[in-house]
Amino acid sequence: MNLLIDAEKKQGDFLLRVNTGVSGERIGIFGQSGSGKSTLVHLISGLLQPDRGEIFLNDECLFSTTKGINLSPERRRIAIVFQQAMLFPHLSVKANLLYGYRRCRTENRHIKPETLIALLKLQPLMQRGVNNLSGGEKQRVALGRAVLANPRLLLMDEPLSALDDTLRFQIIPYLKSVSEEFAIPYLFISHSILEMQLMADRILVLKKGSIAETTTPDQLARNCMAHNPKGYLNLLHLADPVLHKGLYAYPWGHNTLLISDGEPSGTSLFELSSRDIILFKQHPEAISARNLLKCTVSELFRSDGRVGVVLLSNGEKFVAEIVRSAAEDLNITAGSTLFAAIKASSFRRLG
Ligand SMILES: Nc1ncnc2c1ncn2[C@@H]1O[C@H](COP(=O)(O)OP(=O)(O)OP(=O)(O)O)[C@@H](O)[C@H]1O
Repeated sequence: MNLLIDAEKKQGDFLLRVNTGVSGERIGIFGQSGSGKSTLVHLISGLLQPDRGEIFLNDECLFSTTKGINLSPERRRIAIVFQQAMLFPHLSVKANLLYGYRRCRTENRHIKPETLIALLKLQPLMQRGVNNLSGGEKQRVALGRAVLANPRLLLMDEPLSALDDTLRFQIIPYLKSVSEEFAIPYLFISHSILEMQLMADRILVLKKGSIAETTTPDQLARNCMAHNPKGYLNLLHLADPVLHKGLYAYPWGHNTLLISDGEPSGTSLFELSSRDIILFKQHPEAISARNLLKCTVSELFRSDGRVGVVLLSNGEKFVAEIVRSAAEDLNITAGSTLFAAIKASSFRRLG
């Protein structure tokens, strides 16, 4: 997917001015509240008209003031999933799902309803009214309805913000799998760094109505480390554990991590805050933390007053965070050997 936007839109005192091109299948748009994310989504989808400029999707002009082009939202074939599911309350799940599909031109109907219904596990809900669904079920139906419109681009405007953490991490695999299975590129909008790490390959950072930078999820997490209450979030996809003295022993490359967080359930994705890792210059004796990893420092980075220490342990990479004076006192440089202590309770299960 190639998207080119050179457009301006004034809303009250707020001016969105964007001139950027982005290519890829999983693009994130990250910005604080009021930075203009939704305005940008509305311009791309055609729900709002720029005051001036042009928008191209895969070389097709969607909007141009100079050429006098303004394709309607239907003709753009861009679907949106919003923060609130916004289903038709008087229609069943089935009728909601098929709404976009029936309006889609026959030659564009590449995605079969039964395939999508199976993928999103919606079969048991089909005859239900949408008012009787949980928040997560509603969002799955909204996603299904958007995808069955057979869009060439999916816009997800904070689709997880209204859900609690448990539901959020249940929905993410669905968002990713529909995009992969049906080869639909997406723009994923959020102010959550964790969601950017989980959903995007490339990120446009919006600040006060303009694109401040184009970056990667890792770089974004590094830049925000000092200001994020959880620091840099290490994400660990771990294979099945075995029980070991009341804890779960998860293989992590050639390491083993002892984790106390609950029974495994299918996939195991954990977050580990950079602030929950304590570094030692020498092997410590008799410590209570259940994990002690011998590491090599691969690089250091700065994030305001904090230092991120990128560590390699048996080929696995993670980031620990220390204050600048600690980096100086311990004389930590690239190539140093360190020991990282992590409590078994510091890992938070995400899915
Ligand atoms: N119709 C409008 N009239 C006046 N100002 C508006 C209008 N719509 C949006 N704005 C202003 O434009 C700015 C950007 O709004 P927008 O909804 O795009 O931000 P956002 O980044 O999506 O925020 P959030 O994360 O809170 O949803 C805000 O300051 C908002 O108050």
